[in-house]
Amino acid sequence: MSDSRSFRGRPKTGRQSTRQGFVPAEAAREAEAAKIPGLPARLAAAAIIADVAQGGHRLDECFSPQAVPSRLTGFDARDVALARSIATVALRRLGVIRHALAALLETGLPRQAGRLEFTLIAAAAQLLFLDAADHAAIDLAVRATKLEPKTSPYSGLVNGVLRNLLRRREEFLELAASGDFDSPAWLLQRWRKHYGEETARAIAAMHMREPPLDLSVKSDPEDWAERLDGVVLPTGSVRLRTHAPIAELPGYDEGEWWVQDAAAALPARLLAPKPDERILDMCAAPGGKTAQLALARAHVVALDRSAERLKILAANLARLGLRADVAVADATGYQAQPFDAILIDAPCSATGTARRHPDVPWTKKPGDIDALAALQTKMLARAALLTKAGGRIVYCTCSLEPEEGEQQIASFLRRNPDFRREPVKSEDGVPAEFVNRDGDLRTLPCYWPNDDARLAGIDGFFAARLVRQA
Ligand SMILES: C[S@@+](CC[C@H](N)C(=O)[O-])C[C@H]1O[C@@H](n2cnc3c(N)ncnc32)[C@H](O)[C@@H]1O
Repeated sequence: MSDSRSFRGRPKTGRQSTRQGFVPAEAAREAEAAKIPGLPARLAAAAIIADVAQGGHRLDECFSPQAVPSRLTGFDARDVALARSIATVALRRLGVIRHALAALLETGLPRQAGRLEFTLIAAAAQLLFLDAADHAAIDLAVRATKLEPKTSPYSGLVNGVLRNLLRRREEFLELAASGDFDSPAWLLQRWRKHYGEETARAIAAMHMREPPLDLSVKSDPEDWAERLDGVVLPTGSVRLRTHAPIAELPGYDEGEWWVQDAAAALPARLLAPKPDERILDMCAAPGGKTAQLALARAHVVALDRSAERLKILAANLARLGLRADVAVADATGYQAQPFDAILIDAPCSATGTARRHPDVPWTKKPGDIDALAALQTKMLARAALLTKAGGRIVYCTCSLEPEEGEQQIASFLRRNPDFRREPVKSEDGVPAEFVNRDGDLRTLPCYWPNDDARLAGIDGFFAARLVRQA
């Protein structure tokens, strides 16, 4: 482990003396932490949980090489993986972990205790849900607490709380199994209202599970399923039983497949792209759906507001040997000759992807849904202007919230009498259970139950197909 490892972003609390002279206290703490195996990964995990739960950052963003602040500078792959697994499970089970800690901290968390809460959360995640050795989880949490001037007075408290957690582990695991704590109440309430009590509970239960890895393959799904130890799903995606590093799997370097949840693969299929059609992919990056359209040999304009994300799209298409024209622009003001077809994979609350992104329930706020729905309305309005007579639009979101799906389309059809809905049919290759009463696609994470937990579930998606009068 190198001394350059960092757990930056902490308050600077002055300078302290070393034999070499004066160095910032933070650097001295980093050097101290780096000497203790396993400690930097735990410190990083706690800092990242705070970045997400307190700072509103996305979890993926925290693990990207461009993360600011970077919590992982100088880490080897093993420590990155450890930090990721602690942070991921801590966020997936944040509700029950906080409940357990509240039960153990009779008078609550001390005020002015800096990141103490997140050190406790990271340690509790290990003790309750990971295979880490109990003594290491507790000992390293205590050491982490001692490193920081703000938290060091509480090292005894941390030790005591975590030992009590261990004693009452079975009780807390039973609570965890009930699934009553791990979704924020406002989201659970919404899902109850829209899908009923039983389905809302089933959705919340799926969010506690690690999702399977789904691939879209260029050709021959049966062959790839066999080679990669997977199964071919009824919709043609390949679902893997393993969670090996993606870039090490056969076919990755050759660009034979890309990672895409089975539900995310359906909207482009509903658009039914044909060779040489001009198609606008309105919110294209990082390019999963663009790849599907390009594979069908359509002329695709891949539009996105984010130049950074379009670079990722370009790299993905290059690996797959596919091409599209890339445009950086705000879709709501985009101007071009009308297209044969438009795919709008609109920015949304992403509550349908909480299995893959356990940060989503804790970073989204009720007001976000209205703000995103307003943006989606503008995108639909712009797409209507950019669609040829007789052309089609597929609008989709990975949200469970009707404001971003069903209600959005109902109001679009009221405002645009020259468009009609083209219902999803069995010929589209979509299972009947995924089609709602209006003929739109609606998947929920609890669909596709499977006795083998590694093969169960699907992201929550909505998609509607709209056709403009000829
Ligand atoms: C759900 S993601 C798209 C995922 C992508 N279609 C895929 O399958 O890989 C939404 C995208 O919309 C982009 N976006 C957000 N607001 C936008 C706007 N006003 N104009 C264009 N793109 C926008 C985001 O940068 C993001 O890449």
